[in-house]
Amino acid sequence: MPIEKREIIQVWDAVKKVLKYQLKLPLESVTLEESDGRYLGENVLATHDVPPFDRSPYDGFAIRAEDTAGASRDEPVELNVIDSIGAGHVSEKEIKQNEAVRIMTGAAIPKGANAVIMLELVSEKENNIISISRKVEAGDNISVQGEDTPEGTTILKKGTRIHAGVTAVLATFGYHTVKVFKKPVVGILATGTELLDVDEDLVPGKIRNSNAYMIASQIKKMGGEPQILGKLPDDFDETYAGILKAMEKTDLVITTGGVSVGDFDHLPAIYKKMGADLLFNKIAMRPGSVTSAAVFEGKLLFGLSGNPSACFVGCELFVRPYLLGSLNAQKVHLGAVTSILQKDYPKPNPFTRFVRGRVEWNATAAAASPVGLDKSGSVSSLSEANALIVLPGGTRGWEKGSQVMTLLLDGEGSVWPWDQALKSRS
Ligand SMILES: Nc1nc2c(c(=O)[nH]1)N[C@H]1C(S)=C(S)[C@@H](COP(=O)(O)OP(=O)(O)OC[C@H]3O[C@@H](n4cnc5c(N)ncnc54)[C@H](O)[C@@H]3O)O[C@H]1N2
Ligand code: MOO
Repeated sequence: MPIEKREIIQVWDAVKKVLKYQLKLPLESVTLEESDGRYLGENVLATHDVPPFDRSPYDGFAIRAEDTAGASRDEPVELNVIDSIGAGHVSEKEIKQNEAVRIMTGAAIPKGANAVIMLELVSEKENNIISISRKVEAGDNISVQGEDTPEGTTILKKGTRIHAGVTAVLATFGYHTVKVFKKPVVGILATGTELLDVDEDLVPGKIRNSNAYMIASQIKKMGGEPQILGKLPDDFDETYAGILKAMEKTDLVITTGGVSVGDFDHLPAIYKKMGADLLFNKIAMRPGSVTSAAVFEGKLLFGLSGNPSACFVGCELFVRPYLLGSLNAQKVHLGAVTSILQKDYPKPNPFTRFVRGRVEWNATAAAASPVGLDKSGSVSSLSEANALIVLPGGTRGWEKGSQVMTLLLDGEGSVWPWDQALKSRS
């Protein structure tokens, strides 16, 4: 059969096509303990001031600053301690001239006081008398009500990913349950007659299905709920039926394998038979040039390469922004840092390459080194990589010492100006 010519598109153009679509995800309530890694479904308001009352940030004495106006080492002032309070208590006494209240960190400032002096700076005498030998200014050492967050502030935006710091804020304001977007359910189908389950013994010609587990892990990190739906042999009808069934019960289906031009690469013809709208099936990138996407009844269907590294990259570059965009996340792409390439990369580069690599930080710069076997069928490099080194296309290779963009697989980085970075050098 003659091979149909595919229209090749640039990476950023493919990303833009994906970004036009978003899942409409319902909201659900989860407890604070269950909310880690979820995405907020609505803005969160500060329900009160924080701190909710003026409080002491130190163990010390609450005083009237004006009583220390003339204090010096030679002429200390003496104050009468009328009460002692710890955090959680409120003094019923009001401080008058030349009086003080012993106060612990976190306790409410008593009436009449306008400053706190730390314990270490005070000498304590008998009969509840303290001596202060320095001038204290009004307002010293007082954490003022609302200085951290005033009531009514939008403290967290819809789409915020919940992590330890966000949890601290939610707990502070009494949100013991929180509204989050329901996790998008992502069906994963591995195609290929050569595939064995992970627990099966190797037999000649066969390999284990590693892609499904890899994708499931990637999806979890992107806020989705993966469902490994098994594997399909290279049979048109079985694959066609398998995909339709998977699309019915999930928000998004990802297949791996069968998207190239081989005799058993049925995916392109299956899209056609389904009547799905093809978004792309050839991208100017390596690995992952065969990465495909189509829309079927309003849902996206990603056809990732069977080659593990190509599959991994396709998932990070195109599935990630779709899922995270649907979750209203503020950052939908991998974060980027500029790094210095540590080795020559001599291969000619007709297409932009996303090379598995490691970024290490030294005192002044990030250093990027390719890792492992640089073939799209290789799997070992994936376990070592913490970044994808971006080598824009149209070159004969890249020299050690070149400044390159690297996409971080862990950690935030900055938002990469994708289009500029790619266009300027390709
Ligand atoms: N004549 C051409 N041949 C190929 C082209 C081309 O343009 N012309 N493109 C090559 C490129 S680039 C890639 S990438 C691959 C893509 O192939 P497919 O995505 O159709 O994937 P398969 O052929 O089904 O498998 C490729 C490779 O990956 C292994 N595989 C498949 N599924 C899994 C899995 N779940 N876990 C682990 N490994 C898997 C499979 O056994 C193959 O070795 O096509 C090139 N060929
Ligand atoms: O384009 Mo294929 O995905 O890597 O080698």
